[in-house]
Amino acid sequence: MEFLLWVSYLTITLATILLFLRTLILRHNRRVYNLPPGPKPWPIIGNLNLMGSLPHRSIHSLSKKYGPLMHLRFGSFPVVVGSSVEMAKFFLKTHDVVFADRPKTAAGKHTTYNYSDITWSPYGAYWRQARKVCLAELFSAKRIESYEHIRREEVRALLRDLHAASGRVVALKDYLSAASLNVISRMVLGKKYLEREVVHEGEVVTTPERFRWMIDELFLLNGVLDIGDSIPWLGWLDLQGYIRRMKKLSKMFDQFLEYVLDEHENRMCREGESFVAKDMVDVLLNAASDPSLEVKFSRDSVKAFTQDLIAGGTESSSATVDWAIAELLRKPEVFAKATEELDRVVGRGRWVTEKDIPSLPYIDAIMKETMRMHPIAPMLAPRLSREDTSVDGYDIPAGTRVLVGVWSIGRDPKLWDAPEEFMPERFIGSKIDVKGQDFELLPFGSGRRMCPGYSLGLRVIQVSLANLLHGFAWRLPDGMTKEQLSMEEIFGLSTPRKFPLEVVVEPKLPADLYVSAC
Ligand code: HEM
Repeated sequence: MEFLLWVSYLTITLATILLFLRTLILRHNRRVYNLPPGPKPWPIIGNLNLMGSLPHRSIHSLSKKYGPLMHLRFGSFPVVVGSSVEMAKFFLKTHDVVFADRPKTAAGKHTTYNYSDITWSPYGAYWRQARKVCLAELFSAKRIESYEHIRREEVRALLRDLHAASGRVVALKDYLSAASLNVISRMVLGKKYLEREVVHEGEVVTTPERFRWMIDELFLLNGVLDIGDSIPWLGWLDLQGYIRRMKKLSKMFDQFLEYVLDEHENRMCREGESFVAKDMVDVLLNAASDPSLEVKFSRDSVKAFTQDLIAGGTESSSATVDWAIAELLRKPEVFAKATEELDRVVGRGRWVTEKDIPSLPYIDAIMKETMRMHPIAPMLAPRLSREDTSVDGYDIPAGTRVLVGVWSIGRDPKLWDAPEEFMPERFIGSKIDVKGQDFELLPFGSGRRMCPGYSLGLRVIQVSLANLLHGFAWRLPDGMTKEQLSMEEIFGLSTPRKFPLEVVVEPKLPADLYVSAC
């Protein structure tokens, strides 16, 4: 007995000495980094205590104190934030390839088939190929052009629905979200799922309510700050219940996507040689069966890409248009200028088409100004450094999470006169564009991981915004002044208005235009 006790003591002592020596050796071998300045982190939580419900605003205030390159800790993970044009260029252009990875999050794991989509997949051959197929096949100018009739029909349907509600108070976002979800469903899935129940072999695959719920839940869960993403050893407890919800959602999505893929494959088989890809799922299935691809796409890849396209294309454009109308309701003089341009270029006898857009610089300026003040992803999607780098004498070790504060850049008084003022005129005659080349304005990001759907997103925003301004006179509900209109946002996968924008519209064009067939 005594001998056993003695052996236990000896084992514990030896283990402690070994652990101590290992720590010493690791500490000795570890490079001493000169990290960028930042607030002192707390044990376990790091600087999470400094993040309010709007992390981009919290980070903006901190970077005013610590500068445009700041070091933070989110739980046990190092985070670096760049919030100047120079830093954005450093991360997204000069060293883009070093920062082209994404951190592993619970949402990526549980809602995108274990990081099989484009947004969350790690930098490497799989992601490169997915992106290549995406850009060549889904977002080529020809493919986007071929879906013009879908955008036209759905924008007309939006205008018709708003016309039917004219004179009444409506929550604009409901109409905008339905329109962009219909556009993206038709382009990606081949049909709308917001209109009717889908039953397959006696089983309900989805209902309009369930489809809407699934999209909303996907957005919410991809935007939440799950504790396990910052403090991994607490992850298994799922204290916030997000993991449980992610698993439930991914099951429901999988059932739906399986049905969609089966339906598409059946058409492929039926049509054989004469099969022509009609929607993006067709294109993805074709790519998955291409034997010449270096990295094979599995069925899960196709489902993950499909889900990615639906998520990427839905909320971003409707939230941007919602913000634009809210800003215009506070600035009647901007409304008047937009109306003047539309009357002059388009005239009151017809709707605006995509071909008119290049002739509408003021509408374009309104869109840019909206994206400057209300970028949908105020710190882009997080990146992850793949190797040690340094900038301005500071080190950024491999494995650091990187955020680019495009919201802060959009409000930098060194770059913009009166940055808190909504002034589309600042873009008239300016060369600054939103396409990732001008680092003052980066609503779609830049570099290798820049949004691949940007040209599609721009078209949807421009044509719906122009027609909404062309077709209606807008006002706030009776008794509400423009000063009372809240401009608060919420933070998530996108950054929409906190309070729904309630408006009253009155038609401006001849009545037959609103009811005419699409
Ligand atoms: C107003 C419209 C849109 C905005 C503001 C927007 C914004 C963004 C931003 C900021 C990123 C992250 C870029 C980065 O990490 O640097 C992104 C990525 C992405 N977006 Fe968009 N987006 C829009 C429309 C779309 C559309 C229409 C689609 C597809 C149908 C789409 C699909 C994607 C995908 C797949 C990624 C991930 C790219 C990658 O990680 O390689 N987006 N988007």
